Amino acid sequence: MLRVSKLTKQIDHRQIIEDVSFDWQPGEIVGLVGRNGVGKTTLFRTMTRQYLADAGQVLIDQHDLGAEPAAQRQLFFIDTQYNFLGNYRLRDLPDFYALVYTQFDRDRYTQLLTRFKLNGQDQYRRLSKGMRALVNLILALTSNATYIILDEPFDGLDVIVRENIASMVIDEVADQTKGFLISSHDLNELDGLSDRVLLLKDNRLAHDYNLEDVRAKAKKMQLVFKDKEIPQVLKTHSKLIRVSGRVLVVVFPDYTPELDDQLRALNPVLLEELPLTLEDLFRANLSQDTGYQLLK
Ligand SMILES: Nc1ncnc2c1ncn2[C@@H]1O[C@H](COP(=O)(O)OP(=O)(O)OP(=O)(O)O)[C@@H](O)[C@H]1O
Repeated sequence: MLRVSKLTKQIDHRQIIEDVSFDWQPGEIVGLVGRNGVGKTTLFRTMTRQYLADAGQVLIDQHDLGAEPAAQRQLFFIDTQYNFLGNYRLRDLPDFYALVYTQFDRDRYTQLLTRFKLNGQDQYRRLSKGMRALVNLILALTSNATYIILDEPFDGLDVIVRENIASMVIDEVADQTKGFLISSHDLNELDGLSDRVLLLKDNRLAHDYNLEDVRAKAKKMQLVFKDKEIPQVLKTHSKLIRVSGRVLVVVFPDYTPELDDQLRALNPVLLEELPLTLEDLFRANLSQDTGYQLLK
């Protein structure tokens, strides 16, 4: 198990991440979401010791990465903003990675390059964005690290490359020997991929969602009432996602049978359940207020 414990990082006297703690197991695909600039990349850089933490630890099977750098072999991250890969040819990259990841699988690396029609002679910096994303993932998989961090791996990719990456990730976790931590600000990309989503907000880990539990409890509803006044039960128990005329689309984080009775007792003109997406949960949790004042 990888444990992030009370990790804290300031940059230029500004708190970027504060007291972040979570556990991550092989076999899990954990999503990390949060608005632009909230500190997702900073969290990854601090976890991998590119930035030194001001407080807190990262432990892999109880080995502190700060005290035992060799444990870092089990954690993989390519910083997409700052890395040394640009000037090198793809065929040369394993030489560098094998220095750290002594378990690096060179044969599989070559096979995967061939499978995705990537030319070992090409320089990394000459690759398209989608090709780079594929190479990053191939390096991650062939490093044979147990814990793999992917920072916005789908950003700007076409649907085919995206599907290739998603299906490789899913295949890789099937035997429970590897885990992924994937950041994204586009929640549609994580839908169907992650079992669990961490939400970063105001420098902190605001939620650790088990999506199965969340989906079992939350409901998204489309409602229309005769009266223009919004019923109090909605204001108290739901977050407004969208309004179009009299049609309200809301998310109830905890939809109980009692709530259902209360809503039906109001005789809505329309009460219909809609499929709940990760994006709905994200919006419901990140909007500063419920937005009901929009209707006034
Ligand atoms: N090296 C640095 N020097 C100064 N400020 C930094 C540095 N690294 C990060 N920051 C600041 O920390 C904050 C968090 O940045 P970070 O890149 O971690 O966010 P993010 O959640 O990954 O954003 P995005 O989704 O836009 O990639 C930002 O305000 C950023 O300007």
